[in-house]
Amino acid sequence: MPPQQHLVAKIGPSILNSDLSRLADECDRMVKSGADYLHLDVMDGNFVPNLTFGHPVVATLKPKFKEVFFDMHMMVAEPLKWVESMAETGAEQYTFHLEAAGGHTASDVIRKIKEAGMKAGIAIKPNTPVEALLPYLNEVDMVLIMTVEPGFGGQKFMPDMMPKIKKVREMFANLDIGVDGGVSEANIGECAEAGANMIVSGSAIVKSQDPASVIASLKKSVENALA
Ligand SMILES: O=C(CO)[C@@H](O)[C@H](O)COP(=O)(O)O
Ligand SMILES: [Fe+2]
Repeated sequence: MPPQQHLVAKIGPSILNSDLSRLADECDRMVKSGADYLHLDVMDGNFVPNLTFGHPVVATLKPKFKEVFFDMHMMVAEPLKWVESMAETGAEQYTFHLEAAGGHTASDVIRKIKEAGMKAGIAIKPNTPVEALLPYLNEVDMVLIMTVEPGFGGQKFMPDMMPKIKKVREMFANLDIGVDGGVSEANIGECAEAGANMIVSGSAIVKSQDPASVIASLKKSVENALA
């Protein structure tokens, strides 16, 4: 992988599999363990077969974490519909799925996200070829490559998604590339080698005895690959 001038290793715990009855405490635990940002999975029970939370929850959570970057992973069928209300919560990034532009073009969604003052992330599911993303890579702030079928935490990592990361990294040396789904110390090496620098990890961090050491280990692997 070519040396990256501006890329930074960033670890973003997904709190989906944490104790959601204590969401603020769990977010605080992750931040105190060294998280660079928080990855919050919004699911509408339509785009994915699961239901989590939306902007009303984020609106009460974000004020407790003003300085923490919230990456909203929007697994929703109509991403355009939620942009304004999510922006009002203060969330910094809105990552929608290319497969769910909801009858609008992905460029419309990206434009609306940026007009609302958030960074725009675009995600693809395992079955979506990376070529489908290419027209939008100049417009977005981040690409999220799913290494599980979205909808649940604790699933098995899909290593055959690595060529997608490689392809984007070859084309865009300084674009934030995220990886999300089953990421742990066992597979971070291949994610980092492929070129991912924003690492979403849920169960491997929130369910570990020592989240700080897992976060530090994931970060070290990415920093080594970026060096
Ligand atoms: O978006 C998703 C699942 O749809 C992910 O953010 C998972 O929530 C990550 O959790 P692990 O797979 O790392 O346990
Ligand atoms: Fe996610």
